[in-house]
Amino acid sequence: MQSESGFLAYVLAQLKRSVELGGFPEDFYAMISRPKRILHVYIPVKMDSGRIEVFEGYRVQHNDALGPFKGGIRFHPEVTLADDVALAILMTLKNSLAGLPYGGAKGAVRVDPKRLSQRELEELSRGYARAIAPLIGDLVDIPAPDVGTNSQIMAWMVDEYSKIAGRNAPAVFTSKPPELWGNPVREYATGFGVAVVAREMAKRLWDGIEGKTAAIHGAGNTGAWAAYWLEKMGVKIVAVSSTKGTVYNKAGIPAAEILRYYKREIPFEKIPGEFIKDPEASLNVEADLLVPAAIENVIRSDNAGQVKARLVVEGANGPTTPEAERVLYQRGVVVVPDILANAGGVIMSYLEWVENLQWLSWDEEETRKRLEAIMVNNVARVYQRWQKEKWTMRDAAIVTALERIYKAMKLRGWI
Ligand SMILES: NC(=O)C1=CN([C@@H]2O[C@H](COP(=O)(O)OP(=O)(O)OC[C@H]3O[C@@H](n4cnc5c(N)ncnc54)[C@H](OP(=O)(O)O)[C@@H]3O)[C@@H](O)[C@H]2O)C=CC1
Ligand SMILES: O=C(O)CCC(=O)C(=O)O
Repeated sequence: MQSESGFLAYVLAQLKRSVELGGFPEDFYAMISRPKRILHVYIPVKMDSGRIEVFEGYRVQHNDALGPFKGGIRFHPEVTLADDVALAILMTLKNSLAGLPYGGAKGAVRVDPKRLSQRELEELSRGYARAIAPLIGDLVDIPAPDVGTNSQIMAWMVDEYSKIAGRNAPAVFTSKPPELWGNPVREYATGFGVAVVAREMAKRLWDGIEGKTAAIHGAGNTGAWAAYWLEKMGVKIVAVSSTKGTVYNKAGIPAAEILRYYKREIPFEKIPGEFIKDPEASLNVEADLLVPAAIENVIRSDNAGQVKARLVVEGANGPTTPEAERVLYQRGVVVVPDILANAGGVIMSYLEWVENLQWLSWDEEETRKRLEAIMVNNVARVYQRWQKEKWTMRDAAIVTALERIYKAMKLRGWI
């Protein structure tokens, strides 16, 4: 494995701390800190120019004590193998915490998908699906989208895999379009889950969520849909960021405009409000709630002191560094960790997988209720543990997740 990125080092440091807090044996850390298997692939794509470009990718299968590996696929120009390992570890913890019958995995391709034409993107997606096909399957490893990928990419991948399998194999990828065995809830599930978690926390910490303000860092699938559902709950969105910068509007940014940007119907600068060139400006504006929903390591020791929000709900994976978390903890800012806050996506993926395995479909309303019930229950369990132990919420969530994994590994005789 290549040297630890900051992100992987942070995830491992937190894991070690949680293993110690939970009183688990050191052998458990030795096993849980490393993936079971890493598939390293190179995908040649014939570009529109006629040249062949070769893209590097991975599928990291971290732990399958609780069931098949599960986790998304990231297309990002700076992603490294070490990042992918960190993300796969977080998937194992997230799936365990949510009570899902899954282990954890994550895939990645180092590419800027915005640079590719639709045809090039399709060829890359199909090539990646072919490359990882020998090690995935509906009862083995079930990928889904993450940063830079979406339901269209899942449609290409499930089609490619089905060709190899010689049959329609819907349950091998989740977050597919509703017309191709998907469920309409998956498109907004992660953002919806973030909003439900914010609402449940606001009930416990304040007088509820209605009338509160929020800043959102990231205007993609997670951030845009979190804005939509928070607005429905009576929250005013005062700032939103993308790679282009930040839009600030004290009077409130309509979530519909953020969604229009996410769907590429308007440029970012056309979201109503004051445009600030700094993509990190949303992290430090006056707001009750901050939702980091872009990438990792954005709340760091150098800017944590300027966070004005009293509650941070991590839509992104790994947005807060351990040093920053310490600063926020000392300042009394509550951080709801990624593995709890953004689990709506994978919980909905699980529901879609259950539908696919049985060739049945639930309607949107019924599915959303199932998802919401699981999220509400998860918050209640972690909150209770956090109150009892006086740890950070991340400690409470990770120790709870590790307990289930440890028991499964012990029962299997792995440890
Ligand atoms: N999609 C899902 O179901 C799940 C996603 N997550 C996590 O949520 C986070 C976001 O994922 P997702 O919404 O799917 O990704 P998307 O690709 O849909 O959107 C990412 C957004 O973040 C913005 N962004 C990227 N880098 C920066 C930066 N340096 N500063 C400011 N904004 C930035 C992008 O800007 P621009 O618009 O300019 O490209 C875009 O708006 C990730 O951490 C992911 O792992 C977690 C659980 C499930
Ligand atoms: O839906 C899934 O299976 C994966 C979601 C994901 O990648 C994540 O939660 O980070």
